[in-house]
Amino acid sequence: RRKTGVGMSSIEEIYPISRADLDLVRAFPKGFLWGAATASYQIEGAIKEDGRGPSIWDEFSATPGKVFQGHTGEVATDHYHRVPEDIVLMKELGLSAYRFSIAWPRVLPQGRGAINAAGLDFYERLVDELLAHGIAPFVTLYHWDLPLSLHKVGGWTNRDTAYAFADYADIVTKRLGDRVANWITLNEPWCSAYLGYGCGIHAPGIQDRQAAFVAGHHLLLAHGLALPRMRANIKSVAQVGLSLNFTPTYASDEREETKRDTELTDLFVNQWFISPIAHGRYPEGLFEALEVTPPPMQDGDLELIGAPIDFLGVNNYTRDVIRGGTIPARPDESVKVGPVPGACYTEMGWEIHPQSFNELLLRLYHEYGMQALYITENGAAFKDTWNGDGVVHDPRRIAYIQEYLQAAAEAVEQGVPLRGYFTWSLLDNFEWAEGYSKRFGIVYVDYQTQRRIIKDSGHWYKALLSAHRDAS
Ligand SMILES: OC[C@H]1NNC[C@@H](O)[C@@H]1O
Repeated sequence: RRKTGVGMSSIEEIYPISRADLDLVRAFPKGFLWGAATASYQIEGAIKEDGRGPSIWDEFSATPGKVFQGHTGEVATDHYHRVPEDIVLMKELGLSAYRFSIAWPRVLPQGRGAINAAGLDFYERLVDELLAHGIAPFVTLYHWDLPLSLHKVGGWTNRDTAYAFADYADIVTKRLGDRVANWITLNEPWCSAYLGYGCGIHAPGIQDRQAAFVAGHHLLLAHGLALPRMRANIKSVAQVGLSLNFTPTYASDEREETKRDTELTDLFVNQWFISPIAHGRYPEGLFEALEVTPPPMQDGDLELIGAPIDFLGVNNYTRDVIRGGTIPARPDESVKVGPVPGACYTEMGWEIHPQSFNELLLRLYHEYGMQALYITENGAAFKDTWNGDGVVHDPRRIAYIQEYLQAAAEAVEQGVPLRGYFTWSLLDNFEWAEGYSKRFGIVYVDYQTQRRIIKDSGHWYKALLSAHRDAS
């Protein structure tokens, strides 16, 4: 028995992993990065502090009816005031990397122009504290909190916003490029474009499919314009990529119309962004299938967008099974089948299906030629309860991560160049339109007191990471 900080722990608490877990971690190479991910608006709070300007999520979440029970990111997990303790928590978990996002409106309150020194200083302290604890920062520049002032002049439907983003990326990498070696331009531009401008369930809440494709193009352009600006400011060994979300689509039966519906949905859900990034062109048939006209482009846009990235961040949680026969008017109306007999689901209603994760990783490597992949988000929401003492039992989250890591391990054995895994999320946090009703953390947050309680999954993850270090 090894003494622990809080009196004697049971041996199970010190080694809560199985023989199968030990075999699992051996599949990942030495140097494989193990982390956890968060995003500024979901954890920071302090939305009016130290010169931060408003973002589209400040306005959207304050709009009645948009977010579960009117929850907002005003306080969130109060991370803005708790960085030192949260980094101690990351160290306690044994993370070798931490993925977080920088709030554009903290750095440039108006989106462009005057720099808010306090905002840059906050992120500089965060990065320095991570480095001091031997944790590699993975910095996302845009995780949805667009400065409101840019939205007032069209937001992502305005081509100028792409140029404003490149300027923002330049400013941040000028300040942190000497210390941060891992950069992500955008998180899930599909969500920013379609959920924000197409169906409107996310900020800025616009329901206009054509606008979604215009916004999508300007998000891709922002990524392309930022790449050379960032590379000029970061070290030669540093790497730049972006994180795309994928939901593999499967036909619910073998009928031709079902296969066709499934292919169209795949085009819309999975190929829209990776195709311009990997192949420098939009996927064939996408605009026709969605009944939109191609977004306005200028010569050179697609070359900028398709410029090489050093890695692809992969965000995956689930799959969709598509019902056929009701040929959808459009793939964004395709009918998803559920519940699938014998399947298990998370609190988000997402099917737990590790096999589709494995197949996705193989596809990204073979079909899109990605030479380096990081899982920048994977995790699950379950009904976690805390009884006021030091434990939160979340066996289903442990099982979920085990199964998805098993699928990732198989992909590594099949030759996929997977370099790291970030579970979503470090902390329970603001889950966008679901507010705080959905808990994804390996650490529980009691929002009444802001107390952090490491869940069983956090203790398990810590032991897994320790076993990987020992095995490497
Ligand atoms: O829904 C879980 C996560 N998905 N990707 C983007 C994150 O901001 C979400 O919290």
